[in-house]
Amino acid sequence: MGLWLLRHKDKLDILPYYRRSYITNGLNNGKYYRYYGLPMETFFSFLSSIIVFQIMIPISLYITMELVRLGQSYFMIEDEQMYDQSTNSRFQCRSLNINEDLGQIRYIFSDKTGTLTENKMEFRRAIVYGKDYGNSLHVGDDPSQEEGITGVSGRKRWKLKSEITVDDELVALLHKDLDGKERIAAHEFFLTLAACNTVIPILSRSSSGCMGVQIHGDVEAIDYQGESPDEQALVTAASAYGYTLIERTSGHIVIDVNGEKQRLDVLGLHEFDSVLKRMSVVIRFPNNAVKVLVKGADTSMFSILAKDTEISGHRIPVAVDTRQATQHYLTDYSSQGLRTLVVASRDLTDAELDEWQFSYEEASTSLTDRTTKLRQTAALIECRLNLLGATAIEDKLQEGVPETIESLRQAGIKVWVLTGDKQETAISIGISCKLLTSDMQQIIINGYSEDECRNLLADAKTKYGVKPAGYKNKNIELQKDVPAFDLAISCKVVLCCRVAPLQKAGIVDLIKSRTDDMTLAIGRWKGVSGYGIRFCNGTVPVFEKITPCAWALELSACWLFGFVQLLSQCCVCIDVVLTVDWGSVGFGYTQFQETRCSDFSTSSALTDWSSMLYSIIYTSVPTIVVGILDKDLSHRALLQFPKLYTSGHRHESYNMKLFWITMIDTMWQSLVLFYIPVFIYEDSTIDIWSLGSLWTIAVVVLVNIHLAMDIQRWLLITHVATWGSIFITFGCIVILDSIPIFPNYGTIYHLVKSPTYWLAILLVTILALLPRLLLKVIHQFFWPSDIQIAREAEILRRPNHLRTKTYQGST
Ligand SMILES: Nc1ncnc2c1ncn2[C@@H]1O[C@H](COP(=O)(O)OP(=O)(O)OP(=O)(O)O)[C@@H](O)[C@H]1O
Ligand SMILES: [Mg+2]
Repeated sequence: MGLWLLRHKDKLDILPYYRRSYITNGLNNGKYYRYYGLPMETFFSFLSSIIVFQIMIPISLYITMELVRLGQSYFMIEDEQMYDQSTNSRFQCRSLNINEDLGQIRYIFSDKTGTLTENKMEFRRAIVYGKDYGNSLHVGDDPSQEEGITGVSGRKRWKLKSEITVDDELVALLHKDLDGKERIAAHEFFLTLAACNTVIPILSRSSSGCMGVQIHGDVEAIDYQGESPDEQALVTAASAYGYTLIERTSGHIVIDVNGEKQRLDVLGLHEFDSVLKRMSVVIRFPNNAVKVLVKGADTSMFSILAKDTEISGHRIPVAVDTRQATQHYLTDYSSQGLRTLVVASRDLTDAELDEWQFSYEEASTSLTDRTTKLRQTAALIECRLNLLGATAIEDKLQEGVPETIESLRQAGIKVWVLTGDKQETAISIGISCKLLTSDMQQIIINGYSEDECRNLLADAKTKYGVKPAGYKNKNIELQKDVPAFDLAISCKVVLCCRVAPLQKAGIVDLIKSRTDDMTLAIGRWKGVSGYGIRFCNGTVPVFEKITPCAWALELSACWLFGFVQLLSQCCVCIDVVLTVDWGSVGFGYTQFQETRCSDFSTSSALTDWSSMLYSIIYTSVPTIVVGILDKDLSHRALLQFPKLYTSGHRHESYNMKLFWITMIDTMWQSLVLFYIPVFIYEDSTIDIWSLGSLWTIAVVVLVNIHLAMDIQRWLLITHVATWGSIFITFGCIVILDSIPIFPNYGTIYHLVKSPTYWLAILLVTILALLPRLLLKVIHQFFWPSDIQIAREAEILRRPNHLRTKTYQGST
């Protein structure tokens, strides 16, 4: 860089204004000599301007926009250490990058319970010994009501936290003497509901019995706490029917049966197993009888029910009508979207108990393969059970879910629901949340073995003429389960029922491994690492039930809604980035032209101050303001037309074609910007600094009008930033030209006096922006984009909307 070459003047003739500038400034004493930098020198100066304008400014702007947007967004997404209480360990929840990832998501895998539904279980029906009992008498928790406290207990009343409804007939049955099959079944049914769970009762003095004075008899409030909301609902229901769980330790439980406290020894508990889909507890009663009480999914329970029963030493087949009636009600209620559970029990003989106890102790203390050993132990007693009945619980659909599912579908996102629940329940919920619609062709694959499923899938594929999908991994095409997969991918919606958490993870992994599409899984799924989103609308999410490496995602009631809203923000600002790019490319290119035409001289018409102020004030302020405040469309419109998101998938706002068109346009604009002043001042005697000052003001006018052409929402601050930056630039030029020590001293005062200066700016602006304006008008007229149509619809609707309001107001 320290190398300089001295050349003769002859080459300078190509740019007379340069020569004159040197003469005017007296730099070369009228001699036609000047210094030329080596190309390397020029290259570095050009490179530095490119780095500053092309990289630094867009990056800083991008970061600013990101920060502002993150601050406003509905989700807080972060890399975070989560704490898992159940395993007493920490795990990492990976963050999700909203810009890059969320806009690209093509698949959402969702849990049913707690994601589509509220996860607030309400006990609806009890099917006891084949007979269905519903709701008639309402028992709530209003302390002012006598009935508000479970009224079935004789001496003691328990105030429950949640509302419950009980059936008179069933209550009457429970008050009969413990005699007859139906009565005994009802007794054991509620005992099982109260005992076979992991719910912990928390007792506290009720407000109606405050200050230690027992106003309404002996009233205490109970709050049932536990992992499973289903179990909480069941225990609460049992209490409403007079079977109140009031104490639980690892060794015993205390149940208040119609006012009579019964202490039962818990010999062992097989916790709920999501693979077996059932759980059991072994109880020793005060009369020394030992029973196993079991509850679980119908599919897992019916297969372990007794086929015959022993009466007076003879084995007699079990009457099938109770079972058939129960099954009938189960299908009926699950088709209504209720979550059903089957309840059964059995007396254990001493020999069975001994065998089980031995195995249980060994399995519980085993350090290896504990789960399998416990499963084998459970199988010893979870067999030949007597059916007691079933329960049906309602888990209401979350508000806004149908609309959101519809929006996501229109946005081109495939929603798959993976649930552990029964097929009928899942289909019913699927229909009520509009995941499944009447215009869809339903394919039900319901097989009991791998081969059966594979055959059913292959048949369906042939029947519906599904074409093979292109996989990212070509080896996959050779695998035998490909027909099934092809089918799943071609479906609009996939609903998987009775899947265990690990299988859910497997389904997600399958899609991830076979397509390039970005996926998002929502729910508490064990065994998969992945993205986590945390909802932060003021509520503190509860993460304690999430297992390590789970898809850690806690959702509030309107997560899907929030998600769509978040997506809507992804469309904004692309234009702005393009404009910034333009500004930097344009200015950089003008500098490059200038450097090139001056035969790679290191002298510049633009002062260091102009270059610096250009990036800091002249153009970045309006772009940042517009970037933050301007919106393509209102949230309302984006929510109304979720199809607009597919423009993001198609990269409508920023693609290669658009990039090159913008680049060509940029070239054109910078050529106009550079040559128009040069031609206009061809034969004049103005110096290089005057030309530089003209370029500076012209480029700022250009960038701002260019930006203004894309602004959709004009606010006062947008006006101030856009037009204000032109005035500020002018003001800065005036100030810089008033400082005597600068070489450009006084130039602007001469320039503004001549109309040529103003005409030059006008001409540059018109000529530079004309192609862009024409292209924009033609494109918008003949090939309007979805976003533009929605925007126009929104503008057109506004007066109508106001009219409708007035009309409504007057009626
Ligand atoms: N605590 C429990 N005791 C006995 N059986 C249970 C218990 N919890 C669930 N089940 C049975 O096991 C099935 C599977 O449970 P799982 O938690 O995997 O799925 P889910 O809660 O029904 O649905 P989702 O996958 O949407 O959460 C349930 O449908 C139910 O029949
Ligand atoms: Mg569940």
